[in-house]
Amino acid sequence: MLVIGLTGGIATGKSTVSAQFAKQGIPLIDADVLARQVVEPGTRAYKQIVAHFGPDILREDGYLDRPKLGQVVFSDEQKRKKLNSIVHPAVSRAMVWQVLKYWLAGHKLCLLDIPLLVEVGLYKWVGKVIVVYCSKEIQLQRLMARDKSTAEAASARLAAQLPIVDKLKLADQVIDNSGTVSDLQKQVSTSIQKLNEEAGWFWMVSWILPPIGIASAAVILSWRAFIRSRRK
Ligand SMILES: CC(C)(COP(=O)(O)OP(=O)(O)OC[C@H]1O[C@@H](n2cnc3c(N)ncnc32)[C@H](O)[C@@H]1O)[C@@H](O)C(=O)NCCC(=O)NCCS
Ligand SMILES: Nc1ncnc2c1ncn2[C@@H]1O[C@H](COP(=O)(O)OP(=O)(O)OP(=O)(O)O)[C@@H](O)[C@H]1O
Repeated sequence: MLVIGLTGGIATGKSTVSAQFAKQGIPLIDADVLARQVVEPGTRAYKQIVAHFGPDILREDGYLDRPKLGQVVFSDEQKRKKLNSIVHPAVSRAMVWQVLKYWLAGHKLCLLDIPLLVEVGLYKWVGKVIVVYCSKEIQLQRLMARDKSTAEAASARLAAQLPIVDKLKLADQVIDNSGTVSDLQKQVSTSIQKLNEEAGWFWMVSWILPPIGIASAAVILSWRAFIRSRRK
């Protein structure tokens, strides 16, 4: 199975792109969705967050007050690091299980929508990296419009992520989302076609003979690491 990491900056259009992949029947694993599931009341991560940040960040129904917690962590790097250290391992574990499930089901492609793919180093574990890009000005406008947030709050979220130019350096495919949604859809169709061609027929051999799958994944990931080290 070809595992594809989809990333970009906040509000550059990852969800809009991943929705189109899902529409084409390509299994999608969304890190933002998993990051919500792993902090539901009763989970280990939930208990750790409440123990660290206090009950003030809870709503009356016991769920996390996400906007409130967002205000806390996007204005304080140490607190954000603490939250990340609680949530990210739980998200990574959930992701591995989902990838395994899709692989067992015999899928050819699988898309991981991970906003922090580069920041947390998960790009090293995928077969292709797609970066959804738009200019910083458009990104801020779309973020403020979607979240109904102020320029200050939107900029704080933007500042919590690596500049998009650093992510572009690691991209196998770049999707430019500076235009209309219909421009975006055309690029996504081309991208899916290319990925299907690149996955070819070998994924089937890897699926039928798992040792070959594991060996070829190890070779491909090592080769990609080698190429990245040569580019530095
Ligand atoms: C701080 C929280 C509670 C705010 O929740 P809220 O519902 O307002 O935002 P949501 O989770 O939908 O995230 C929206 C976008 O913010 C950006 N973002 C979220 N968390 C982070 C982070 N820790 N660092 C940088 N950017 C982040 C991503 O681009 C994401 O797509 C939440 O984002 C969170 O728990 N973050 C830590 C976990 C995380 O890193 N999630 C991102 C994917 S693993
Ligand atoms: N080409 C476009 N033209 C106009 N609006 C767009 C376009 N693409 C996406 N949007 C809008 O911009 C906002 C951000 O897009 P989207 O939610 O897909 O970004 P995202 O990268 O998934 O964000 P996040 O990092 O928060 O998960 C949404 O309101 C979406 O409808």
